[in-house]
Amino acid sequence: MDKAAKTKNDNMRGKRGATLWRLLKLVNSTSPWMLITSMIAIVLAAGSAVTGSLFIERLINDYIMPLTKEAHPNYGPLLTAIEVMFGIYAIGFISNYFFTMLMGVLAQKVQYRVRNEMFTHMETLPISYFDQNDYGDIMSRYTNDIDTLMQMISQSIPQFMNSALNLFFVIIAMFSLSWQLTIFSMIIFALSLGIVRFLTTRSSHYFQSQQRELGQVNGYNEEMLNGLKVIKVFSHEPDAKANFNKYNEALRQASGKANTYSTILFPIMGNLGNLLYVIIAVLGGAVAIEGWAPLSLGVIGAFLQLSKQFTQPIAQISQQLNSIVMALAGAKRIFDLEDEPSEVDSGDVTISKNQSVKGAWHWNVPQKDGSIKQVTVKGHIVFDNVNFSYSPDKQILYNISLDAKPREKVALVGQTGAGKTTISNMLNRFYEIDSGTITYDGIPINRIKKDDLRHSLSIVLQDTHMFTGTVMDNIRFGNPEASDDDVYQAAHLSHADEFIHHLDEGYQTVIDGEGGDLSQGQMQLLSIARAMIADEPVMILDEATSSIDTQTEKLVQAGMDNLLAGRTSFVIAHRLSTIVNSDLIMVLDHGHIIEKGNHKQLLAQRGYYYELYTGKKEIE
Ligand SMILES: Nc1ncnc2c1ncn2[C@@H]1O[C@H](COP(=O)(O)OP(=O)(O)OP(=O)(O)O)[C@@H](O)[C@H]1O
Repeated sequence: MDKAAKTKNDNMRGKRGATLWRLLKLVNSTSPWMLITSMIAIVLAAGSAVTGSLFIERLINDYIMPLTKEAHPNYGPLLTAIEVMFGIYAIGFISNYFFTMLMGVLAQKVQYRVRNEMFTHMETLPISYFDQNDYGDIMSRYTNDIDTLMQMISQSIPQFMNSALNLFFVIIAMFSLSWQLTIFSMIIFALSLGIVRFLTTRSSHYFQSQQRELGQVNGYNEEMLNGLKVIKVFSHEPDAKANFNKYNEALRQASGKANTYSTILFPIMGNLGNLLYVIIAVLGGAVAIEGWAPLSLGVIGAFLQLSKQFTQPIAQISQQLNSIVMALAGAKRIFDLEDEPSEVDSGDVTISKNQSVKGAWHWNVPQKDGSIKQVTVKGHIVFDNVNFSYSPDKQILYNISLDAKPREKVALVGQTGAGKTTISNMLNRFYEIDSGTITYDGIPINRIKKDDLRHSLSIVLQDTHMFTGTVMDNIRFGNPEASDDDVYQAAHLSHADEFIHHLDEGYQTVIDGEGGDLSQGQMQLLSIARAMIADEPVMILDEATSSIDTQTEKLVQAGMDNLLAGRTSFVIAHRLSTIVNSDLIMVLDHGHIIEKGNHKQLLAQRGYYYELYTGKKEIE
């Protein structure tokens, strides 16, 4: 192995060690008593298995052998000894049951905790994290990674510890019986392990080439099937067949070799323990008979039992180690998510609302002398020379300046990808601007606590997401404090109540996360009602592009007009018909504001907006 590869391997091992350590701390802090009790049970289980085997020596030498020499054997002491042995194995059985059960419960507790922690932390992550990591990958941390973690805690780790302790105790016990036989057994075992390793390497080499050749055959087959017509047209069948035979022959040879090794390997692996057993029995017997070493029948009996216990844990340890390594990779992905830095928020200005008065919002601005000044929220938003890029290599917004006065309707117009949604992302601080300033009632928005800032902005998105629950719940989502009457009023103003009354159970109709049987237009009406009930001073409206019937469209439009009345609003327009009455229309092109003014002024300019409006240019 070269130096770089070795360093990489060492690093990986170091990281795995750190992950394992962190995981153990997590398990321990979840329930220390369960962990400690399980550890004690694991030691007891391993200890009693070995003690049971060691007891065979005394059973034979002290209880059975003397009986063979007596004319009238007294079986009493033997029965007592058997009871003791039974007791030892019973302790082993109970301990085994305990640690398996306790670790299973503990793993479930850890799983519950990790899921909660991950979700809670995920909620604090900036939107940019979700741009860089795809949903499938994040989801698999909640499913696959947590499952393997659970399996590792409930099975792999306790079994690994049990096997390792077993091995340790067995070796000590074997040495205590006969060091000569122990060393001999180890040599035989090491030799057979060497053979197995050799065969495994060879066989995995041939299995890999079998897979490779199989891939070639399948790939060739697929290519030929796709190009069947061309092959026939050019009469290339004989060539195709000859090539196929070549690949097929290579596959046959590789499979043959892989098969040869595997047929040798599996019986050897399966019978390694038996082999050692037979060799020890023959050799032990020979030593005892010839008197080369003081070996009693009891020692040979116990030793034989231990030799079986010796090979088993070794196979298990390597198996458990494999699953632990795999699960640690999953645990690392979970910890990586938990270690992602949360969105920073240094804002000190908060917002509050007088619930009993509609639209009565105010800022709480801390003053230098420590007092809090309350300022009424007006909804005056100013962008001054704002520049922004999602990634450093591609600027999206250039010198954006705009002044949205309280209660004005500002429309953002431009072709797809011009940067309209990005402007709204700046306002609610999903992303931080590169330079320039954005103020809200004269307060720089980075002084406002993010939650409060977002609380003061109502967003009606193109994507009208509903949550599983009743229609009532879905509207109330905009303001959990709202009374039923508030919900009815919001539904009435947004014109949603007409269709709600026609639903089987009215406001109590349950809809699922996808919106159930509701049409696109109905979902839009519900999301307008939701925004209405939130009663926030500033609205951002990402206008729907989906086609809805003209009747519903009129309702949606009327609902929107009611919603926007009396609030500052930003409308991301996809159809110009809906924004001609705006106070200010900003025309964007590739992140630049190229024109601004009201509808009349822009038409008079006869520029880009004029071309869009008159249909000389397409909006999308
Ligand atoms: N999360 C993101 N990460 C990187 N680039 C993005 C991201 N979101 C948008 N962009 C890019 O920023 C540019 C502006 O996108 P934006 O969504 O603001 O346009 P838009 O005018 O709202 O378009 P549309 O009318 O299609 O909604 C596009 O080039 C887009 O590819």
